[in-house]
Formats: sequence, structure tokens, C-alpha cells
Amino acid sequence: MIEVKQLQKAFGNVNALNGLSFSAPEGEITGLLGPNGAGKTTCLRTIYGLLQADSGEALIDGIDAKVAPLEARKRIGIFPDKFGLYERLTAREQIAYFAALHGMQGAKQAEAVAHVIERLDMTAIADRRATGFSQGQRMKVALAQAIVHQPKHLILDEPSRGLDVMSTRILRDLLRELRQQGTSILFSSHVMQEVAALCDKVVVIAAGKVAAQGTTQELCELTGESALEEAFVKIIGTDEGIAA
Ligand SMILES: Nc1ncnc2c1ncn2[C@@H]1O[C@H](COP(=O)(O)OP(=O)(O)OP(=O)(O)O)[C@@H](O)[C@H]1O
Repeated sequence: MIEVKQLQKAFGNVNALNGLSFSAPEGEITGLLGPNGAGKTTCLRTIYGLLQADSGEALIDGIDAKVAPLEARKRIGIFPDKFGLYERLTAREQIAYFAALHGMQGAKQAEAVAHVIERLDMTAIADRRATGFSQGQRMKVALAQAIVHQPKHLILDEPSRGLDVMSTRILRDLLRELRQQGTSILFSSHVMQEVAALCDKVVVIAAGKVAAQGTTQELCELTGESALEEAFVKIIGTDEGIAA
């Protein structure tokens, strides 16, 4: 379980997180939905220990990444908002590098890498160097790196940006399969359709705090709207920064 409790984070006089609290349970897909600048990336970075909150806690199975970063990171896979690939390495080598960082070696490592390459339909590019990879191919490598150690929890920042229809489908199928296996999945998005298609629970965030949360149906009932998009706009108070 991922738990965020009363997180506060300011950058100068901008309050990026303003008492944010929610949880992402195992076996569920939780969507963090909010307009541009709502605090999604800041929240995700705080959970995996890249940023330190001014106050509050972000816990992974009760472990604070700030206090025990290695213990926390073992349990999570991270698909970050900006990812760099080593241009001279092949896709397989990049994924193997991440597997090694998580302590996988030898046959176990090779097997895990081969499995994820097959799962993400990357066989054709697996032994090519990253130079020249398209955005979608780069995203697949980053995704493979995030899941090669079979983490209990997966955190994704705007995962489907830049993906074509087929790649988006592969991503969605993968997330559903991981959910079935009991993984807790937390992803951020400002794309309505993506959230509606995938999420068990939606946490609507605006100005660094939770504006509402629940299933898509609950959010519609809460606002008296029949369409999700209208419900979100009503909760947030504006349609700025939201994509249909
Ligand atoms: N390193 C930083 N320095 C200064 N301000 C920052 C920094 N990181 C984030 N912010 C500010 O904090 C607020 C929240 O930003 P954040 O990137 O978390 O939002 P977001 O919900 O992920 O937005 P988007 O959907 O546009 O990616 C914004 O006002 C942003 O400008």
C-alpha cells in the first residue's frame, strides 16, 4: 500500500503540495488526476524519495523513502516524467542494467529481462542501440526498466504521453495484468479518457490537495453529472489544463 499523509511542499512561495493525503491500495489502479501544476509530479517524486516534503509522510508498505530509501525503492517500480536512456546501450542492456541495480544477476537477470521484452512486444528492438529510437520505443524501454524486478508497487507519471494506439493498448493491458497480480498502481494524468478507462479509484488533485476522490461513478454522483469530464470540471472549478 502506498500512503500519502498531509504532505506539504513549497518551492519558494509556490505551495506545490498543500496537505495532500490519499492511499493507493494493492490490487487497484489509482489515478491522480489534476490540471497542469496541480502537484502530481511533486507528489510522485516525494513518494519515491527524489524530493523531500517540508512536512507530512509518504509511505510504501509503511516505509518512508526519506528514512530508508533502499528498502522503499526495492518495492516500487518508477516510470518517471523525464527519462534518459544511455544512447550507446541496446534496449536489452539498459533493462539488464536496471535489473542489476535491483540485485538481479546471471540467469535470473537474463530470464527477467527476456520476459519483460517479450511482454512489452519489444523483441524487434531489443538488441538495437537506443540512438534513433522513437518516443514510443523509448517509453517502452523505460517501462521495462520500471517492472523488470517485479515490484509490488508501480508509480507512473503520465505514462501514455507520446504513445501510439497500439502502445497505449499494450500499456493498459500490462497495467490490468499487474493489478490482477496484486500490484498497487498509482499513475498521474490529466487525460480524462485514460483515467476513466483504467482506474478503480480517482484522486482529483488541485492546488496541491485532494479536491475529491472515489470511483468514476461516485465522482459523477457527487457532482450530479452524468459525464466524467463534467464532474471533473465541477470539482476543480475550471477546465483549464484538463485534456478530454
Ligand atoms: N523544482 C521546482 N521549482 C519551482 N517550482 C516548482 C518546481 N517543481 C514544481 N514546481 C511548481 O509546483 C507546482 C506543482 O508542479 P507539478 O510539476 O507537481 O504539477 P503537475 O500536476 O505535475 O503538473 P503537470 O500536469 O503540468 O505536469 C507548479 O506550480 C510548479 O510550477
